[in-house]
Amino acid sequence: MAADEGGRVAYAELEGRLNSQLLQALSNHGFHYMTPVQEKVLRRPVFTQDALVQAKTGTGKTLAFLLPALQTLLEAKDLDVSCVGLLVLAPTRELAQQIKGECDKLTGECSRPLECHIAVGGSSRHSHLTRFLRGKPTILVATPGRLLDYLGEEAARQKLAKIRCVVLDEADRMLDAGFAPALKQILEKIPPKAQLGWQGMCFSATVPPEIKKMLPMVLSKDHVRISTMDENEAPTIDTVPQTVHPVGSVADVLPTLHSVLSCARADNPRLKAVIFCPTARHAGLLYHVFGHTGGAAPPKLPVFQMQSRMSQPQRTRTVQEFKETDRGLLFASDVVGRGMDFPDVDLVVQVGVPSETDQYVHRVGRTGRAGKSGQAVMILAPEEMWFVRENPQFPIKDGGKFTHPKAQLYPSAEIIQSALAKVPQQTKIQAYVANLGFINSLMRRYGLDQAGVVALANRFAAAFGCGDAPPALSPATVGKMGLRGVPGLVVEGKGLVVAGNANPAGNAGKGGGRGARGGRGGGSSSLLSTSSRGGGGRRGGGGGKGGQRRRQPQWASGGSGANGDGRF
Ligand SMILES: Nc1ncnc2c1ncn2[C@@H]1O[C@H](COP(=O)(O)OP(=O)(O)OP(=O)(O)O)[C@@H](O)[C@H]1O
Repeated sequence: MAADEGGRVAYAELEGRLNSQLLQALSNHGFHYMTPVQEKVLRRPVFTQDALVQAKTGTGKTLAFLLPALQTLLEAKDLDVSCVGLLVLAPTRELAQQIKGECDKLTGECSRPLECHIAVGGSSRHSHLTRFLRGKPTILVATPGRLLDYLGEEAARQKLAKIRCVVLDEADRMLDAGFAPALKQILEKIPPKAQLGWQGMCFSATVPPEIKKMLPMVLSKDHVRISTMDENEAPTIDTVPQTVHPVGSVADVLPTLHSVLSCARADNPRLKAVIFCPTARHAGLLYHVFGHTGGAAPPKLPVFQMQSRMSQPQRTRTVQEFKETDRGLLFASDVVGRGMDFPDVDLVVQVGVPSETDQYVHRVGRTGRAGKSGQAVMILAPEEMWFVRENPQFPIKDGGKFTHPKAQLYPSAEIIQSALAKVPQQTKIQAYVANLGFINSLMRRYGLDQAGVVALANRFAAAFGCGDAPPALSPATVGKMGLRGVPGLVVEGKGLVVAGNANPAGNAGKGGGRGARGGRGGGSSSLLSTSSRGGGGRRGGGGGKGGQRRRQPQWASGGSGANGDGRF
């Protein structure tokens, strides 16, 4: 049996079993040996059985589901190429694009033309749908929202009437509460499994127990479970050492990030790193900040951002650029936290905690792919250290305060301060609001009460350089977050909410005059207008700033309002 020195079995071993055109395509693209998950999937006696497959990040799961599915299509005697035979569902547009790219590589040279179409949000519905309806979409890769939208049309439903195989990539995500309702509706609009006998396949690096009860939506009772991992093995990739650097306070997060990136850049001039942030706005802020620091240390590293608030053309362009670049810093939200295959990422940094435990695994998995090495670092404020304590299954080494022989070369605190001063105020305010929402949504995990949430978000606002007071929020935003009357917030038209007085209208007005009512004053920055206000936080004038100063705002202090903080 042909194997490489790592014991990996050659694809040539599948001659006679796997379609020869697929074998040729694999060879043409340099895939000569199977990864363990590919071997486990492809050396089964039958390719057509339902399967739940778990394998670590970056180990080749995409080919592991595409190959058996394409084999089914290529070998079928009665295939109607004008109808969808294979449907792949993925959680993000970029991942769907990437899967289509892999699929095209495999089918590009097949004598039987297999068109792969894509149905994702952010693109022109009309032109894609028209192409889909008029074309021969034997394969469809889709995100659930756009597919559901297509399926509102009878003609589109007809196109899916002969389905043979349904794959959920990032299956645990596709079956979680966010996507399951759309998935359920999709499955109601295609012929039932019982009628057509289509094959179901679910793939992910993480398979939390909760998804078990959702699996019957796509898998038959007698599905096989394939895993390349031992039950007690850490779910993260072995070639990636993981370290946490706890910082002394929220104010130290950005300087430490600067220090970490600058030292990594000093050690490796071709550093390629992904920096994950809790929210899209937070990623946007850090992109701006590091754009003003020379991409960490000079000489410059190119900086990129990737988050859901960008337009789709910008997102698509950035993915392409970051795939192609051999160095640079990508400030990202979880929109690229799963599945994305950026080649040769050396370092993943997580600033703060992920919104879900398993997301940690996927973020770390953006490095150390395809057998390469990598490094993963977390930078956590004291209030965020619960993540490490609560997750001993992750081999995260406590790296203590970040130290490095070259660290003293970079006066990171001053560099960050000066960079923050150049960032538009609106960007900082947006990051603050998003961060408040993020912490609020994880209030229990943080061990905070509402006042504690606000106090912590306010400390972040100070660290983001929001100005002399927390930015003012609209009453609607406060209401949506369920934070009405919570001390420490500044509410437009009402001013600073203080403990024991949930509605202190005019409070900030004493200092801020007209500005307090208009949300402009009191030293507070306002989100009243969507237009950029530049240094909005300071527009309240001397009265506003002075008013807040005299009050000695709670928000930037140690957080006496944060009842839960004592736990950390
Ligand atoms: N047999 C193979 N030989 C060499 N490289 C491979 C092989 N199979 C896949 N790869 C490469 O490995 C990388 C990771 O593959 P892929 O994106 O499918 O991983 P994954 O397991 O789906 O990761 P994730 O869990 O992050 O989604 C890709 O660059 C892919 O081209």
